[in-house]
Amino acid sequence: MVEDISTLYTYNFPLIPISRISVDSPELKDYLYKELPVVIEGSNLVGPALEKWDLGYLTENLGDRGLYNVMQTKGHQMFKYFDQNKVTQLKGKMEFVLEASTDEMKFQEFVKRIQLPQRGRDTYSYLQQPLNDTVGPNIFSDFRRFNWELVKRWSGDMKWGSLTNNMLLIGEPGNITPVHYDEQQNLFCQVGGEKRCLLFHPRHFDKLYPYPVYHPCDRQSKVNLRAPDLSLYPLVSQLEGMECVLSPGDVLYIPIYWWHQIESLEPDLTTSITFWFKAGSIDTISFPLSATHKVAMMRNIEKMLTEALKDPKEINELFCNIVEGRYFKEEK
Ligand SMILES: O=C(O)CCC(=O)C(=O)O
Ligand SMILES: [Fe+2]
Repeated sequence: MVEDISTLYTYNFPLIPISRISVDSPELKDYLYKELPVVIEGSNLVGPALEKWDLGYLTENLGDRGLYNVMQTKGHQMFKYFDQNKVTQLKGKMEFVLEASTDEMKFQEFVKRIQLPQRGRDTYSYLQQPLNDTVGPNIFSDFRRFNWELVKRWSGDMKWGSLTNNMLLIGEPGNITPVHYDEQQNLFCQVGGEKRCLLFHPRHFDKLYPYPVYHPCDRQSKVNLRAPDLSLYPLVSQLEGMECVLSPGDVLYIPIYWWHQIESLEPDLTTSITFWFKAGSIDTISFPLSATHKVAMMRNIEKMLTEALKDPKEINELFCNIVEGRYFKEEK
């Protein structure tokens, strides 16, 4: 347990606590329905993993099977995601620096790397791999005993789309997944160690300066929340967020399009499992549009122009021509 919240990193913007409620609470539906984050206690959603999935058991059962995606960084522990397909598409058209790399390796190779003492090395690793059919009989049997009834009830009641995958995340203490949003609903289950999660409502889109949709770091913020460059990103100073610390057994609902930064706390390795669901179909749209709908709409406009123009330079120019000297935040 994090005994003393004051030992956590202090940010320059306010963070209010995310509510914690019991799995049996009648309020739970309201949070899910209104797409508001909440920590669900006592669900036992991934019970068998909580009981057994320590590093020894996972190595025994995964060690020599299949290949695992492992993100790596050098000299820092910020694991900013990038889309390899977009890197390939943009080759020759645009230069960018990627701060992390991804390697495929056997599980036991990953374990070897993280078992080297952190002091004395400057490379850090973060395993991020969708669970698939290479996992072997024991993990498969644990997986089948997850609380699928509960998952189906919640996702059915909320009319979410299909479950896309369950990602297994194993991180070193100190690792940070920098602030970004996903286009899916997420039931994020903490299995081992503790994670601090910062969340921001989708209306903070402009204050978090996401990369363009064509960029490999689409959906990620350009801002380092721990060292924001306020001359480039002045609106960061107006951010207001929410936070929680997850311990084993907690499930955080991360609503679709909500920004999140996830930090693996000292001193233990962290293990989490995600349940990602596609967005449900929309029966009725109410006006004015919600921040979530506006983000979806902005993405579609960007995608359309990206498909038509292809070249980042042309896309930038066209967007600037639409806006510059014409549209202002405040009416002029
Ligand atoms: O746990 C992490 O480090 C990142 C998880 C995340 O971003 C997600 O589940 O959407
Ligand atoms: Fe995420």
